[in-house]
Amino acid sequence: MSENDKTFLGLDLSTQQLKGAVVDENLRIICEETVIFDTHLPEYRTNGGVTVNKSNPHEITAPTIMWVKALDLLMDKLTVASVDFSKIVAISGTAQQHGSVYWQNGADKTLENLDPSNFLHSQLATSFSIANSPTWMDSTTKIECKCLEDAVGGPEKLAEITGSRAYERFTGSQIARIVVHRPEAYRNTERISIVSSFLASLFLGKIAPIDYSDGSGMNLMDIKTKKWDQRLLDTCGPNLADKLKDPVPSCSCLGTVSSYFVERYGFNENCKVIACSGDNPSSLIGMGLKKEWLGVSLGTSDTLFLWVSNPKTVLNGHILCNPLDQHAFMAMLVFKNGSLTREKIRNKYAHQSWDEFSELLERTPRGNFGYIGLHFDVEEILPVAIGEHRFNKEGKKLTKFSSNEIEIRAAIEGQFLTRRLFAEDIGFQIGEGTKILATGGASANRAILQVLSDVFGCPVYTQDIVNSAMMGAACQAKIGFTGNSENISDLPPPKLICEPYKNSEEIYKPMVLKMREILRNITS
Ligand SMILES: O=C(CO)[C@@H](O)[C@H](O)CF
Repeated sequence: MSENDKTFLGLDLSTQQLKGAVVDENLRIICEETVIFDTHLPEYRTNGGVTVNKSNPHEITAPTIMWVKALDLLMDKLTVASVDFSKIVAISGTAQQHGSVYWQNGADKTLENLDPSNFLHSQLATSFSIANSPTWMDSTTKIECKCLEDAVGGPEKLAEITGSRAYERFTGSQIARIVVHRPEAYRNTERISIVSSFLASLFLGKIAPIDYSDGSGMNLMDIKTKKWDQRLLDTCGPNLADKLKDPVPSCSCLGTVSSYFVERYGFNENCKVIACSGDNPSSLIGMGLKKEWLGVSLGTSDTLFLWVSNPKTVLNGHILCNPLDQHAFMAMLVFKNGSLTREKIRNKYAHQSWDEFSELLERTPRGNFGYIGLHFDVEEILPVAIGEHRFNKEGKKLTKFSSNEIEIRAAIEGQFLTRRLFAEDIGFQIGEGTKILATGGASANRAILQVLSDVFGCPVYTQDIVNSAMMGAACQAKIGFTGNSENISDLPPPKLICEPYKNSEEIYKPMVLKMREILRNITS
């Protein structure tokens, strides 16, 4: 195969969709296809790719087999797009973090012996001991979180060991809840994957190990030794180490693609499967994030992250193993109410039109006459709060604002003011040299990026890639294939989109202080 023939396949199994992209040696996208769960797989009746339990809205899951069927559909779409699978030399992927998949006893054998004349979903229909995978949006595990923190001496100690205090969406507390509520299913569970290693398993033809970076999002792994902490495993459930197996370095080669994909789609039998990772670590890779940059992913969740070498213990936010450098880390802040909230605001106050939304947003003055809106449609992570909250300049609670444009700006400024507040609290240096590299669906909206730039007081750049997580997955494939993490210099350089208006700091610095007061009231 000549040099310019080699291609790589990157996949992104996110909350709302499964995306796949074939890229060339220079990471240029040759073909890209998407399966949107709500639209293309309506039989699962998800909303935003998830199912909210009506009797307990804190319980938010996704049908595991839906993700399998989405891969069947995606491979068919790539086939129809005439992708030459024989030229793909490595595959990797990225996925929503923290979600968990429970493989029924015998599933590994089933994966190894798949019939290439049949769909994956028809052969794996009975391979999951828990049919509906807990997702990162779930917040049902307050009790289990307390047990994890108590097991090691409190939230600070847990954060020092695993990079985070206990979080309800993290995999450890989710496993612990299943052990208590579904003991029989847990006993029948041969292996437990997180969503990224589940995705790798489908291509590998056996259950794949968890990588260090996404494994850092489980409240189970010591981020310095890269080993499971036995006290935490024992707190969650019996024989958990056997069900997880050992974690592996991010971007490591797990083996070659299964015969199922060779015979069904014509993959080269030497095509490598590279460890998959979480969407945020992959975004850090796909953005080519440099050390003085702040990455802001405006997706289903809004996530802020940056490369750190000597992290401090943080109680609000996370420290993950760095996906590119085993001696480095990445700091991360996650906010659940991201794009789904922005879409709700657009639908309610801009007649479901982004153009009207942007026009109304640009029509209102920065600072919005002091009005602030907070929309926690699902229980927020930072702060821990739920519901809609509106305030006037004096901090007085209101039930609604006087116009659609004020509603829109209040909601968007409210989102970015909370993000800046928590970023400053964990030591993100917001100042002269700070530059923001924005990604995710909402980074295509210039009006939203201008508010981000004004609130943070720094310039905002984007790359020509809207989906940095998926590009990161393609980079993982290339890095794993070549064994060289320097090998992604071809990524498109950041492009300056907007800079803050001159008096932004005068407007927003006091509003951050006011937001601090508001959050104290709401959370008290
Ligand atoms: O919970 C998160 C990270 O901690 C989210 O960014 C999910 O990964 C989104 F899928």
